[in-house]
Amino acid sequence: MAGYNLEAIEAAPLKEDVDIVIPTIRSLDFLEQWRPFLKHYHLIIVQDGDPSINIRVPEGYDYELYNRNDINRILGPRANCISYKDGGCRCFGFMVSKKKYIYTIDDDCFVAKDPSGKEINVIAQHIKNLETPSTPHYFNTLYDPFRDGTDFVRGYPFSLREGVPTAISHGLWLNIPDYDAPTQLVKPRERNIRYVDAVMTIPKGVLYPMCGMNLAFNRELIGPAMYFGLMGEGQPISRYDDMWAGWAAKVVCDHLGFGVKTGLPYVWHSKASNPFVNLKKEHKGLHWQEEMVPFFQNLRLSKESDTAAKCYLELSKMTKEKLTEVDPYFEKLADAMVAWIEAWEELNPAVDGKDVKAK
Ligand SMILES: O=c1ccn([C@@H]2O[C@H](COP(=O)(O)OP(=O)(O)O[C@H]3O[C@@H](CO)[C@H](O)[C@H]3O)[C@@H](O)[C@H]2O)c(=O)[nH]1
Ligand SMILES: [Mn+2]
Repeated sequence: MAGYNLEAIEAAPLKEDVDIVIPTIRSLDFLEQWRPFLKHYHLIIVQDGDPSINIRVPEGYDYELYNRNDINRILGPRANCISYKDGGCRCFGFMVSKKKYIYTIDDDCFVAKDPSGKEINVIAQHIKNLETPSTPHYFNTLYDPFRDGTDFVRGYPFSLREGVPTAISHGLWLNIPDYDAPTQLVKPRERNIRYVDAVMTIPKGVLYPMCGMNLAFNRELIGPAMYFGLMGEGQPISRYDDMWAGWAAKVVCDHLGFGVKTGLPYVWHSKASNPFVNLKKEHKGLHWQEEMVPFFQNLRLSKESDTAAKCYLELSKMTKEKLTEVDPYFEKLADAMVAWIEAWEELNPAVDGKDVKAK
């Protein structure tokens, strides 16, 4: 175990409360390297592409694996809301989980090291982010005041120091950054080597590009809004799955009084997907994001929408009303958003306190 962070590994925080969701169209060999950190947790693997292919799960892991046939069987006609041939299929795993927290990771991500050379325990850091409050109403210039060795700075109103519950923890990536195809094309050799030791709350009213590569969230607070859209085969757009989920989930968090943190932990992203293929998949999204972002920036949810599921249904109506003029695709997406919520509610019948209401 030389080189491993034994203390953190032994901790395996909240192992009964966390599911790890992995979408894959490749192989799960990357899990070999993660074993010391992830072996204590339950995996939900969403196998994309040809369901007749048998994928090998490295030994020692406790897991459930779903392919397209399983998704069709479990969701019936609503299965159409789950993307095919796009990493967005991962949200099926969010729906079938019964745990409080989800950590989702791509199959080309590996354990990263901090500047001291210590291997980073991603789950421990995400759980720390999620279990401590966020501060979306006023920025703390020393970043997350709930980290060890820091606090609220002078001039921070005491009335705001309680913060709000954290719903989303967005981790980052060393090595291959999460660039769009045009940026990948002009900077093919760019690597992220900068480890920034900071976690911060994204302010209320500010949107961000959420990446699904290294992401954790509290599914009791925000699960129904973590829909990764309708992308991939048969759709005019791909690779905006996490963006759509991130914009929607952020406006829902802002409305319900939950927070979103970004920064730590890092993973090591090893494989650049092909920028020419990505350009083909993304090009409509590159245009549409100029309309989608203002749409999310300007919408106001009603006070009747006091749970993530209700907010999401209201959002589906707004999507149909406002974005269909951009492209008829958005009508299909809006219907898929409704199907997603119906399927979520069927698989996750509301019990008191589960469908968390706004404060
Ligand atoms: O058709 C597919 C394609 C991919 N997957 C699985 O999804 C993740 C991410 O795929 P990939 O590594 O190819 O994507 P990147 O360009 O590196 O990553 C970013 O693009 C996002 C948009 O989808 C993604 O979330 C980002 O992290 C891997 O596990 C693939 O196996 C798939 O299931 N189906
Ligand atoms: Mn990748």
